[in-house]
Amino acid sequence: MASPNRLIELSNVIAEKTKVISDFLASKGLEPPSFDVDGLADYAISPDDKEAYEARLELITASKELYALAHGPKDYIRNICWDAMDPLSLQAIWAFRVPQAVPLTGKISYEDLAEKCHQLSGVSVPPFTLRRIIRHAITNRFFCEPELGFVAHNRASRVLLEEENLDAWVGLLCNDIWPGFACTVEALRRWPGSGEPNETGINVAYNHNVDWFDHTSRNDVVADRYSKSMKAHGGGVGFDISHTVTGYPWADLGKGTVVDCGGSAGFAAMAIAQAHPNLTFVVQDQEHTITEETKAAVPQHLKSRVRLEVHDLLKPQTVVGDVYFFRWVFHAFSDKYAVQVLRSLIPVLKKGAKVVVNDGVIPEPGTVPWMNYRSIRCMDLLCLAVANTGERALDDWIGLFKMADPRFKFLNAWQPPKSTMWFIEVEWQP
Ligand SMILES: C[S@@+](CC[C@H](N)C(=O)[O-])C[C@H]1O[C@@H](n2cnc3c(N)ncnc32)[C@H](O)[C@@H]1O
Repeated sequence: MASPNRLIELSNVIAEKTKVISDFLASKGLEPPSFDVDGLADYAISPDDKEAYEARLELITASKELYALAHGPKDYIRNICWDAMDPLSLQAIWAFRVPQAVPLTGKISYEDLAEKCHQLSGVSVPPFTLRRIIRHAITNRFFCEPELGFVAHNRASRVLLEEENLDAWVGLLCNDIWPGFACTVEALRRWPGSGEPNETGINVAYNHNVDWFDHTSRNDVVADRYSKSMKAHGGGVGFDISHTVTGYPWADLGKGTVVDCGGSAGFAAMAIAQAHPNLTFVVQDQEHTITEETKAAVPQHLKSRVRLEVHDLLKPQTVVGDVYFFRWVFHAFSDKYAVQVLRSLIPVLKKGAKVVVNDGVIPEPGTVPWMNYRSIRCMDLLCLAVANTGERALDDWIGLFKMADPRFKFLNAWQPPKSTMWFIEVEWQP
């Protein structure tokens, strides 16, 4: 139970952690981030700056709790339901290209903005409606109204203008997937306990029976948005590809062959190949991902060691490798299909071949900072809504391999320093 002094405790934590962060930034001659249009969009604090980095996570945890407690439970419930409007105004400003329509310097009237949005998005939104949407977005700190009736950028809306991958992330979540979130409970009612990828909120929302990857591949624009969104999500500190490169003893494989299963356009394989000149990679993904264009994008100096090919992970594997690497792939498969993916490897597995998973592991509640725990819980629900899958705790991962075949022997699992994702290493011991 919260102590009566919890408000004071939290405000003390907040004061203390804010000071740690401010002192750190001041010592480096840096400004804190700001929503001013020319402010910093991000903290210049890396996980290497341990004290300041942890202080920031603790500040976020404490301020979220303080925010909730300052409401009190009743008001908090009333307000959290109002949060359902957040993706609505965000989807609208994204869809009507408002960040692109507002000038980067100066301001624009709602009337002129409506006209500009019409030109850019093809959608005619009356100035009155656009004003309602933007004034809601302003409550979420997107844009500002420096003079009544005029809109200007702030730092957050400017990010949407300038950062293509984050703009795609907003579009994917608020436009493409959001209808699926709203229909997930209906999907759970319709198909209780289903692990099928085509019995989800997305299927209810879009009224079709294909899985998420078919759904995205049918529309080049959505497929492109999905791929950019993966980069935006992977752009978070803990998801940096450097953790994948340095977090596993790749050098121990000598002149080995790594099959990067579901490796997208090969950016992880290329990053590892760059650091380990003895390794060869075969990147496998679906037809719409492995195109002539993505193949041509492999830099000349890596072409002899990084080959991209179309392969359906649910079909028998054909490449004999030393390591079958799955980075951030299994949460697209419910246990039923994840087991099928693993069993599909068996025909080509030589004794001692490894399966290496680089993915999320749900931590025990209370063992990681709130922001990190929340992020994996959000991803878990996203997976439920789009694919009837989810994130896995360590026991779930170990159980998955056992379920696939007892000859998959669990070796080790670890979370490299500063990485959000874990490595799980399994060996084929027939
Ligand atoms: C979340 S992405 C991860 C991509 C990449 N490994 C990374 O680290 O960012 C999952 C990938 O699995 C691929 N995928 C899903 N189902 C597949 C299947 N049946 N066969 C091959 N690839 C598949 C998707 O196309 C996508 O590129």
